Amino acid sequence: MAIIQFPEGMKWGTATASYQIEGAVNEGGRGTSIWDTFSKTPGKVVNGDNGDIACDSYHRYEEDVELLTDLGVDVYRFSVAWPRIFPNGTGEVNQEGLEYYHRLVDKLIEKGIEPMCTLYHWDLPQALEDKGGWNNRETIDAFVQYAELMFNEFSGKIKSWLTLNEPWCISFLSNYIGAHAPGNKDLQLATQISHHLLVAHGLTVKKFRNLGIEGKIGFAPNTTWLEPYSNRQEDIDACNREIGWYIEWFMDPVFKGNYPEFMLDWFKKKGVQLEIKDGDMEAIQQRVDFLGINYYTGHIARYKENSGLLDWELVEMNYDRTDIGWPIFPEGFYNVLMRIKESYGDIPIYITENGSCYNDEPENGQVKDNGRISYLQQHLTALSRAIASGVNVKGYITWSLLDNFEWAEGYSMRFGIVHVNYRTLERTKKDSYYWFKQTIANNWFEN
Ligand SMILES: N=NNCCOCCOc1ccc(-c2cn(C[C@@H]3NC[C@@H](O)[C@H]3O)nn2)cc1
Repeated sequence: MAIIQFPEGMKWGTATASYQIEGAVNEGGRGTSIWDTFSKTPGKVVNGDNGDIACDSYHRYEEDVELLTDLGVDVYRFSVAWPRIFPNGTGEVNQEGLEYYHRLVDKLIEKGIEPMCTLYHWDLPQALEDKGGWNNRETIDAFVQYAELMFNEFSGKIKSWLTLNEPWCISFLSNYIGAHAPGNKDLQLATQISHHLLVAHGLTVKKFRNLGIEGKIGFAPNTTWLEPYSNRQEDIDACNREIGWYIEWFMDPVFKGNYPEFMLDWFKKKGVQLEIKDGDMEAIQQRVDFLGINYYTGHIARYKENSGLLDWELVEMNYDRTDIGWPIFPEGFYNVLMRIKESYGDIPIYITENGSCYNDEPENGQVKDNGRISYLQQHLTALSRAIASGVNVKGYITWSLLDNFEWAEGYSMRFGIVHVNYRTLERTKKDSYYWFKQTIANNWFEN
């Protein structure tokens, strides 16, 4: 057995997102989002699930904050539903929407919990999608306007901001692979959207600075790791293309002011013609105060000509998998963090999402989710290795506080440390909740 100790001052937290937990989609003046539309499109979401009720956190936020308080977290990462603030994306502001988030934030502050606000966690106002969504540069301006209103409204209350959650999912998963809203399958469109997202991020950071808002701002790319099956250069290059699609494609423009040439060349080979307007790259390269990193899983892979977008194939290594089928691959977490340190230096990092899917149900009021505890132990051990190797980690935020609407998987996949009965909306603390609570209290755990 080993004691895994974390640095003094390490911040601990949990994360959620508006469309996944709030429900109340037709209450409080909220406008329609692309996920309302997508989830009600037949065949898009398992069991035809949608976020109409979800965890009903719009009404039960005080109960959720009690769970956070008992857990002893330092920070709670939540997202704001843009359609609650601007029901049509721009124009008239919905005061009821602002009031809901004031209630939530005030309750967090009352309990001594730091609110970390994600401005965009995928619920784009449908009215903007109807005008081209993120492919329309006007959406960039609309996002900056929305962010400016939030900065001014919550200045002094919210001091940790994230512009975008997982821009790879917003652009490529949602507009090339097509698995998420709005469900396009067009590489040119997706790549251009990824650029507009980065411009929106940069202009929002610039607005944050110009307003002189107290606090820190960053963004939260999602990452993955592919370990080459062999030391053949073709295998190494293939794995670096997939890793680069998540990491360098989004982080090089922010930290270096340019897209990675090897990815640009690859996309050009695939017929992509990226339109970059004068000033875009300068806008993107605004200094961020911290980098959010989301990590779930990785794989072993090797080169395979004309296979998928990036010419690689998985090699089955029979790793244990979580209930959503993702390999348990903690070494990938360490490798991602080391890749980021080597590429971008000592930028302060918050792990803004790391967690696992286990669908254990309550038995006599207890949820024995040993798989999730083991996943947390393995990945927190990998995190401690990265910290020992000099990665500037400031905090760890697990996904998620609650079981919730897991996008295209609907309610079939559970990531929470708290179980939610979707019929009664009853919350039940899982064994992982109690394990995480003890780890937070100790700032260490025993492996
Ligand atoms: N790369 N090629 N893929 C080929 C085919 O993929 C099809 C499906 O792909 C993916 C990839 C990634 C995800 C995903 C989900 N979460 C969990 C959420 N994170 C934000 C928060 O809201 C959590 O709910 N993180 N990532 C889902 C599906």
